[in-house]
Amino acid sequence: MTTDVQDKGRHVKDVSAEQSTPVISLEQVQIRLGKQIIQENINLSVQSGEFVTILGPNGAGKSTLLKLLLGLIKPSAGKIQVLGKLPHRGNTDIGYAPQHRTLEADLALRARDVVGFGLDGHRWGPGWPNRKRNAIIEQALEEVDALHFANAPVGQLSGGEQQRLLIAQALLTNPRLLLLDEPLSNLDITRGQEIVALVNHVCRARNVAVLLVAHDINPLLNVVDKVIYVANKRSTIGTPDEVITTESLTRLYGSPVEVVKALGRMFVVGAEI
Ligand SMILES: Nc1ncnc2c1ncn2[C@@H]1O[C@H](COP(=O)(O)OP(=O)(O)OP(=O)(O)O)[C@@H](O)[C@H]1O
Repeated sequence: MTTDVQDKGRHVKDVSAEQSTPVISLEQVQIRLGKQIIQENINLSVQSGEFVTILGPNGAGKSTLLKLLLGLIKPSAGKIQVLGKLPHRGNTDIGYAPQHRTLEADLALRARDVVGFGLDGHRWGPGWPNRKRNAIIEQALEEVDALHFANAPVGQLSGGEQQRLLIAQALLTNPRLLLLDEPLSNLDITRGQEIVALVNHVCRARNVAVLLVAHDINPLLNVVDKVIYVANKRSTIGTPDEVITTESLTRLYGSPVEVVKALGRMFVVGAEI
């Protein structure tokens, strides 16, 4: 059973009794959309506090995998559990930041208002005491280092600043699983590294499991515990050293792929990534 406790002023969940239940467990899962099989034989397990990145070419099914965990689509075969239960819509144990395009420059909403949308429909949503609601929003803004631009019009913020707000929004319900869909896209190397460091800090400090969809392993190589690589309707999971190898990716793609290391970076050659 989960109980809520106060820890140094931060509202956290006592999850000690649940540590042994995987946050995510998929066995022989198949995903079919319309007549098309998107993924099959997905087998994976993710534990509390693990930082996992999902990689793979365009259209491989990375976002679809997140939608499956959110209960937005159902598997066509296999067993799936999120925190020991079947996935279901509106699960407040999951924080989700969808794929994001830069907001319109003339959007006049304040940054803190956008973060507050994360509470709508939840316990501290509209109709609940403003003081409690504001305190939760303030705490999330502080956690992502966004207090200094909290009152700025959101459309005028940089891509990295907007991304911080989406992460703050996803943290409001104190989730045990955080799903981030391409938070590094459109960011330069420095801003991307800042977001990776932020997500890594959130993951470790909160012991929340994180699934982060990305296109490049390099900014994540030294921080993630595991990689889920999706390609050719199939997927594989393991540490970066196990997954990002010529042998492993050639097996997954079913055609020759080479992992090249140069200038301290890794490149997958021979596959569209
Ligand atoms: N509702 C749907 N009906 C049928 N096919 C769909 C539907 N939604 C997505 N697809 C297909 O599922 C596949 C996987 O899409 P998905 O968005 O999950 O890929 P992705 O790996 O996240 O891609 P990207 O890196 O480009 O964002 C694509 O071929 C897409 O066209």
